[in-house]
Amino acid sequence: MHDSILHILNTTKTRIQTFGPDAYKKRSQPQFRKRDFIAAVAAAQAEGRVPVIAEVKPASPGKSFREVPPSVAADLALEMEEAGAVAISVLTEPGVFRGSLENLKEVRKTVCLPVLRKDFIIDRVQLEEEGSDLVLLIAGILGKELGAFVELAIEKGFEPLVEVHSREELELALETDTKIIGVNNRNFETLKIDLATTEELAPLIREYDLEHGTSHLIISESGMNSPSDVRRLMLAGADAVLIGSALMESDSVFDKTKEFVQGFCWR
Ligand SMILES: O=C(O)c1ccccc1NCC(=O)[C@H](O)[C@H](O)COP(=O)(O)O
Repeated sequence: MHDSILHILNTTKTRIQTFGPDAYKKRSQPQFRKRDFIAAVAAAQAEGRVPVIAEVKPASPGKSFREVPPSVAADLALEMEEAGAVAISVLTEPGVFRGSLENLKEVRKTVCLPVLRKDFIIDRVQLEEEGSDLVLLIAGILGKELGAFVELAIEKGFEPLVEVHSREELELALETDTKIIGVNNRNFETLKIDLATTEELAPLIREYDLEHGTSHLIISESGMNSPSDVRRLMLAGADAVLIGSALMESDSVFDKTKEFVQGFCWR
């Protein structure tokens, strides 16, 4: 795993040991009605919009996009919603990505769309934290514990989005009860992007579903810079895409989100 990810995992562990588990409010009852992401994707598809999960991402390893206090996170999310995004992803990792749970709460209060918590979940107590409809669970980090985290996430009222990057991780994901699989085009060893990752893994998910009578929603994540990138991934079998950097780097998040949402007719 790349040094920056190992650093994030270590700091996350230390933060949990320092502040948790007492600091985590028990989430025995979901505090709010979960917004239905799968229905939102279906609605966008029916209307001919490209289902784009737009990400509020202040920074990434070695790159800073912009200062994002909660009020700015809310404004950005509103622009994304008005431009036709299907959901908002909010980075909550406070170190390298400079995200926060405050940003997540403010975004969810402001928009009507489903909200994904994008973080490095390594400990069950993190699933006591409130504020999102979906939660990211990374197969490459959770390994054999993935299934248990998926179960717990569902029990706590979240829709899990299980992220994979390889055939091995996909096998782990398919053994769980997740309905949503994110194929990350970013390699966690090198941080390099290869859109062919989705082209390799999406057909395997479709084959699995056909064989087993199951159904998974496929999200292609990371590395998209233009509508033609998105088109390539939708043609490879993705149901939706997750885009961060290209939106955060643009002068107008509204215009850029709209460019992706209306980029082409893919049906
Ligand atoms: O964004 C990174 O550079 C990164 C590095 C290491 C681990 C995770 C990373 N990103 C998290 C994400 O999953 C992305 O923010 C998301 O998929 C959007 O990607 P992009 O459109 O390339 O910003």
